[in-house]
Amino acid sequence: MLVYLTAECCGYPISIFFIVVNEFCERFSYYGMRAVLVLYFRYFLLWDDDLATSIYHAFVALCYLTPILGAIIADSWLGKFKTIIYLSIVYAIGQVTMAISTIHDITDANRDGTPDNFTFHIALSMLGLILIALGTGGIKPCVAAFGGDQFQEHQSRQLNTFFSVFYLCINAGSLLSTLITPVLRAQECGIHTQQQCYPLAFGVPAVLMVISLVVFIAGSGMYVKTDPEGNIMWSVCKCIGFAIKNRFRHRSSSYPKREHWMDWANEKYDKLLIAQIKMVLKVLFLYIPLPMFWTLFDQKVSICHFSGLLGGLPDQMQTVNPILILTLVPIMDRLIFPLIQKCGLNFSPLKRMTVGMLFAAMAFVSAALVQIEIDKTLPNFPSSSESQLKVVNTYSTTLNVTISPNEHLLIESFGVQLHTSKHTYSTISCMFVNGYTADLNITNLDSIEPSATTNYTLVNQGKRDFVLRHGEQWCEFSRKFGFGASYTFLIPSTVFSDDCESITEVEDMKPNSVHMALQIPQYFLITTGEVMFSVTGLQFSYSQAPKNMKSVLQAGWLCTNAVGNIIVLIVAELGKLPKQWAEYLLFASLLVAVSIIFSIMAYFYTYIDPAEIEAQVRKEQGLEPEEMEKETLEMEEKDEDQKNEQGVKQTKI
Ligand SMILES: NCCCC[C@H](N)C(=O)NCC(=O)O
Repeated sequence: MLVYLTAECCGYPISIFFIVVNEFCERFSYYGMRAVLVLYFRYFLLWDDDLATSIYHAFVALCYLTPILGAIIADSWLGKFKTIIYLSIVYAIGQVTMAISTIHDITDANRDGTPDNFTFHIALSMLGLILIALGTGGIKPCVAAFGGDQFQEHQSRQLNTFFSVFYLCINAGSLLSTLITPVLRAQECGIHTQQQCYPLAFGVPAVLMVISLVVFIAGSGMYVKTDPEGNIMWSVCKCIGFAIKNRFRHRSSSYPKREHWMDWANEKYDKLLIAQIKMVLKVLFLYIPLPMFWTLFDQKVSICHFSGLLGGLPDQMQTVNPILILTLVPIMDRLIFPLIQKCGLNFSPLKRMTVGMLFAAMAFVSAALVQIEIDKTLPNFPSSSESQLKVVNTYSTTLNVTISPNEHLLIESFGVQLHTSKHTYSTISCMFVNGYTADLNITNLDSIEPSATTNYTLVNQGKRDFVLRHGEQWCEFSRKFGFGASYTFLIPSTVFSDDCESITEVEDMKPNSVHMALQIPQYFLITTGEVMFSVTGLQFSYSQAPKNMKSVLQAGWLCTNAVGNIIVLIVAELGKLPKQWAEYLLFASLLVAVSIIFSIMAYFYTYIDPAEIEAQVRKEQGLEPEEMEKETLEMEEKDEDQKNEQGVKQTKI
């Protein structure tokens, strides 16, 4: 038996230290850049909201599709180590390009603070984003699998812990960068004019990517590196193609059935390759329902982003999620899972993933319940067959208004009857009605003519000051605004003589009375679901893959995320149910249905030890033990030469 003893610390290969630090820096770089990307599109390139979010989503989707490319390069051509290095260089160049594209001074010839040649900045930033997507997606399946490769057979417990620590590093990097880069952007910098400091906000992630690469190269002498076994992906495709063709050629019932359809490749292809393809296909088949989890997960983030369920702090989910991950992963690993095991329950990886999906579904049920509470505080909006009318009485006495022969409204002096405006729940809006006899100027608003109204205007939550002006006359007043509320201010003709005292405030829509704390269960549930689902999925994809296709299966796992993201985009296009809570419940039900299907599929899945199966196939192929030993000895010599070159301590037992 051959065992390699690589440099270890507390039972872990020292090389993984470089890999987790590399992952931390890389995720800092990625999420840091993402945190300011939409702001850059909106306020630097001056794109509208739709274009900015579409390009942002397209970029994210691309980042989850490129792992396939990275996995093919790694498993078929360069090996994981070289692929990570080369694609990290591409990635770092992309980040630097992106940072350069945000320097407004490059094209600001007239020095007015805005770029003069937007085409230049757009072209450079798009080039940067393509390189980043290629780099981040390309190395993603390789880094996790490469980390796994560092462990020996006897370190299976440490291997599982590695994936948890790996996930912790992802979230620590993401948390720090999501907090830091928006602050960097808010600084002012520039050569000719001082502007929002996008170059710093994108430059720091670029530096972190370079550090990530340097750290990875620093560990070079310590890694266990496995070389690719030829163009494995091409062989896999040819083998599958041949099996399908051969099965079709022998479709008549006179031919005896074979145990597995891939066995129809037996005539031409190596049994070992066929066995390996079967292992991969079995896992990929199991992944079919999984995008639904990511659809809900990514929807949750978008919902919090766009409907402002978080009370107007759209980026909160971006930090709450990693904070909870940093807390929940150790609790699960050290407490919950061992406790379940102590109770004699077999909480296998696929069971964990199913429970993870159910937690995500519960998060949506919780969101629906909160939404029902929120809806109770909203006014009744007219249905499609109704309309609403708003009448403002600026006359000095009560007026009787007849709308139709039988309907009468009594409107007090400076009162408002009925309300028609629907607005986003997290915002505060207000409108002014000018009952003064001349034009008025109000802070931050256009001037209003007599008897005219302003549009509803969004204002920030909290206490706000307004100044009303007409020529030399002015008065000042403040009001406190609550989230979700809407107000109309009626300005009487006496406004300047009584120092703004007579301004009447009408609350069109009540402020949000649903406590923020009610949203905590949603975060908790969805993140618990993520820990059970995602960390386990990462481990499972590694453990069930044959040695030469580890990156490919990691890429398959990442693809479930890509498909989930694409479904989010489709759902957004298809429109929404009239009631938000109904939509949440629909998604929750869909995920419960999918988790039931997944649990049935999981029930029929047999966990395998790919190395054992490969050894068995070799044996069946007639590779006698002596031959296998010879083959092993040859491998040992080759590896020993390689390790000696790298200066790694290696012992044969
Ligand atoms: N700013 C939100 C970051 C969420 C990170 C998420 N919890 C995660 O771990 N994603 C996996 C990854 O590889 O990025």
